Amino acid sequence: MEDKTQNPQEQPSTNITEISESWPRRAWAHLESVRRASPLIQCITNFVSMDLVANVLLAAGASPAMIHSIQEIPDFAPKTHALYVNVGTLTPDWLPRMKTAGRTCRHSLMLTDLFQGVDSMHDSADAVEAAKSLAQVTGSVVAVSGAVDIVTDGQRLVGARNGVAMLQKITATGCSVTALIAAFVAIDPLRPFEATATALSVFGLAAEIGMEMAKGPASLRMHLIDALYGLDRDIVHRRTNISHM
Ligand SMILES: Nc1ncnc2c1ncn2[C@@H]1O[C@H](COP(=O)(O)OP(=O)(O)O)[C@@H](O)[C@H]1O
Ligand SMILES: Cc1ncsc1CCOP(=O)(O)O
Ligand SMILES: [Mg+2]
Repeated sequence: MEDKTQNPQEQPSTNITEISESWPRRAWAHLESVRRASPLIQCITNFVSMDLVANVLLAAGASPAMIHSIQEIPDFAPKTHALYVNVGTLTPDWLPRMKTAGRTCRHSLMLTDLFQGVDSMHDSADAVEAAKSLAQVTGSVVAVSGAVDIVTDGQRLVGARNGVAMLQKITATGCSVTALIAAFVAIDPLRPFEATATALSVFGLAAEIGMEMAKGPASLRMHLIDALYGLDRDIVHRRTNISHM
């Protein structure tokens, strides 16, 4: 995730004047800000994930826009607070749309782009060194999801340990948590590393709570959305699990 934000005045009003150093407090501040500011997130995402991505963003308090028409993008992209690009069902005709959206954002609001791929069979820990190198070479924040989600800016490295294994049995959870990262970065654009870690943790925490009521993947999908919508400060403060690695 490359942070291209230059002008914080262009971001939605968030009222994050000071965020405590504690990860749980930071996670709650981010979620509360998303609910308050309702950032507009443009999603150019794969066909499989459109529904869940939009519903996860709505449940978190953000405003999703699944805009991918080449005719609409030049007018629409400058109005958004973050652009989320997902290459899960990429075909050549989608590339100009993604590039136009990225270019439009870069020249207007200096937004944040997020890119995400499809299911991996590897442990996220295997990717630590590659993630660090990628972050250093690109000057970006890189996240790798898994049982422990790792986040690095090339120097710092944290693990977000919330979540349940059943998430792997619901398609588009990786896509959805990445869109949630876009919403969190949109309301704290100067701290994409922190916003990425807290978004991963908040999503995982919603899954943990949803799992208490779920009977399998289909009901977890439903309860995850409900739990994300209903997360309160007490739960986020008590159960956010992010630590340095
Ligand atoms: N074994 C696991 N235990 C807990 N959470 C997990 C586990 N595997 C994946 N997750 C969570 O599921 C979500 C989707 O991640 P992942 O399945 O790695 O994405 P993708 O579907 O893109 O491969 C993330 O929030 C991640 O933390
Ligand atoms: C099944 C599938 N095939 C192409 S994109 C996609 C969705 C993958 O979503 P996620 O990586 O979030 O599980
Ligand atoms: Mg998946």
